Formats: sequence, C-alpha cells, structure tokens
Amino acid sequence: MSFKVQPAPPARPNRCQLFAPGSRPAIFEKAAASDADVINLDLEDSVSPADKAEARKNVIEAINTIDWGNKTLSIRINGLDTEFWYKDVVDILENAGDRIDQIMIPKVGNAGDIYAVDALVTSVEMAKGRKKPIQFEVIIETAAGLAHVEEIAAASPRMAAMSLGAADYAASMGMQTTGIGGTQENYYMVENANGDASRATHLGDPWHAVTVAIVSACRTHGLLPVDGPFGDFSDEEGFNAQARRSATLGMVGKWAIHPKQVALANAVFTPSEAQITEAREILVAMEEAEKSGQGAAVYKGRLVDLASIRQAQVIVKQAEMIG
Ligand SMILES: CC(=O)SCCNC(=O)CCNC(=O)[C@H](O)C(C)(C)COP(=O)(O)OP(=O)(O)OC[C@H]1O[C@@H](n2cnc3c(N)ncnc32)[C@H](O)[C@@H]1OP(=O)(O)O
Ligand SMILES: O=CC(=O)O
Ligand SMILES: [Mg+2]
Repeated sequence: MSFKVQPAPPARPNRCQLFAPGSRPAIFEKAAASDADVINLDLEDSVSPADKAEARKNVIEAINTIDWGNKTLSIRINGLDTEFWYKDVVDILENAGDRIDQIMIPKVGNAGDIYAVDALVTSVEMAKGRKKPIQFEVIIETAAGLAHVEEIAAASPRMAAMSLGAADYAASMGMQTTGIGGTQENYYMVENANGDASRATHLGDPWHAVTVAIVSACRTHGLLPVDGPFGDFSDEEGFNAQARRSATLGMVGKWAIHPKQVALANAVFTPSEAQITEAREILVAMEEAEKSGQGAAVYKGRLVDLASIRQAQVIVKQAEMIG
C-alpha cells in the first residue's frame, strides 16, 4: 500500500440508478416506489429543449412533494456547453428543499468543469442558508472525460460517484455503433488461420478500458464507480452480461433506463449467498492460519493469504451495507 491510504467511498447502496425524464412527471411516483437505490430525475438528454423549463418545475415539485424514502435523490443537470445548466442549478437549489442529495454533471471534460459547478452551488447554498451540502456525481462520456478522469475524480470534496455514459462516450470517441452499451458485434478477435477452415471468433469488450479507468480514478479518490445505461431494455441476458463484467471489474452498480432493469441490476450488484459464504470461510481460514503463525493457507485446494482477507472483506462489506 502506498503511504497514502485508499479512501473509502460513500457508505451507501448504489446498485441501481433509475432514470426518469423530468418532462414525464407521471412516472416519478413509480420511480419512487421502485427498488432502485438511487433515482436520477433528468433535465438533460431525455428532455427536449422546448421542455427544459417545464421539466425543471416538475423536478422541483417532485423533490418537495414525493416521498423518496431512503433513496439517494439525484438531478441530472444539462451540460456546461448549454444555456440551460446554470438555471438548472440555481432554480433547483433556490426552490427545492433538503431532500435532494446529489447533482449529476454530464459530459465533464476536466476538473475545471467541476470547479465551475462547485462555485455556483456553493454560492447558492450560502445565499439560501442550505444546511445539507449537495454532493456531485459525474458522467465520463467524452474523450476529454476519459483523458482527465483522475483529475475529475479529485476535483472537489463534493464528488461522490462517477458513471460511464456509453452512448455519448461512443459518439465522442467516434465509435462505429449506435448501440448503447453491451456487445458490439464488430469488436472481435478471430483465431489464427493456420490452415484451419473453422476460424472461431471471440467477442471482445469495447467498454473495458474506460471502465477500468473510471474504477481506478474512483478507488484512488474514494468515489463510487457506476456503469451507465444499457439501451436495449428487452435484452435481459445482454444487460446481465454487461453488468457482471462491470461488477467483476469493481463497479458498484448500473443505471436502469426502464423499470425492468432495476431487479436485474440489484441481483448482479448484491453479492450472492455463495459469494458471502465463501468470503466468510476465507476469513475464518485466515484467522486459523494466523493463529498458527502462517500468513498463507490452503482453502478448497487453493492459496489464500493476507491479500485474500482484503478481497473477502470487499464482499462481506458490500453484503453488510446492503443488509
Ligand atoms: C443515454 C442516456 O442519457 S440514458 C438516461 C436518460 N434516459 C432516460 O431517462 C429514459 C428513461 N426511460 C424512459 O423514459 C422510458 O422507460 C422509455 C421511454 C424508455 C419507455 O417508456 P414506456 O414506453 O412508457 O415504457 P413501458 O410502456 O414499457 O413502461 C412500463 C411501465 O413502467 C413505467 N415506466 C416507464 N419508464 C419508467 C421510468 N423510467 N421510471 C419509472 N417508471 C417507468 C410506465 O409508466 C409503465 O407503467 P404502467 O405499467 O403503470 O403503465
Ligand atoms: O448519458 C449517458 C450516455 O450513455 O450518454
Ligand atoms: Mg450522455
């Protein structure tokens, strides 16, 4: 471990973030009644420009009147390259009560973007005497966002979470796809020719590099790394495969852009009974090993050592937090 100890991320469940367009207030109550840990009311890309002002009003009313239970409530504002974002921040923080937890900032490109929103939020908080500091979550969904991911993660004490936005990321990177996340059929390896007539193909994961970059920046600075949208909400198997890859790489949750996806995300990002049992058994095996002066032991025929304790603790802590 470096001299600088890795900070812990916010201790709250973040297995699923359910999105609802701000221009569709009829679904807000349904979102509030869902099993998602986080609700994102959207003012950005699911709201057409003509509806932005109305959506802001809807969202403010919803923050103030709907019972959001113990969910994290987050509002996605418009990007800093638009004429909408400052009014999103000012109107919401001047008119919404303390039930709002987070602002989600889309398309961040560098630490300066966070600084700008932080300055505005801080000013409105002071002016209105707001007691509960607003946290930030951001979306990494541009080439610049990926290039500056670490400075973005470190940009403000308000930073709590970071998501991968597969749709805008693909557009910004010039990727040849219109799919939102998941399998990309043209991203594959083919087995060597070697005279073999049947050349098997193996699909690769085009989201791997940016996912790892996000997880690394988040873990370095104590944020929650989250996988973003999976557009084809009829494809449960595809969603599960994407979510399992993200969970394996260290992400803590995934967006749902349709209520169908909430249970899927919760299932993948909740450690299974088998995983929890195995993690607890490893901790017991290591306690026994340490008692007999050993740093390494054998569990089910494989090596476990002090690093295994830290791995097992990840799963046990996740399970305890989710309850
Ligand atoms: C790339 C990005 O930026 S992703 C993030 C931004 N995008 C979004 O926020 C989109 C969020 N999702 C949606 O707007 C909608 O789910 C859509 C447009 C995809 C589909 O909407 P619909 O055609 O109404 O879906 P469908 O008919 O299958 O809905 C089934 C039920 O779930 C409800 N529902 C649909 N979406 C949501 C939602 N996001 N939250 C809560 N409830 C919802 C419907 O009202 C309907 O309820 P009912 O059974 O009581 O009538
Ligand atoms: O905002 C999300 C995305 O995928 O783009
Ligand atoms: Mg986007």
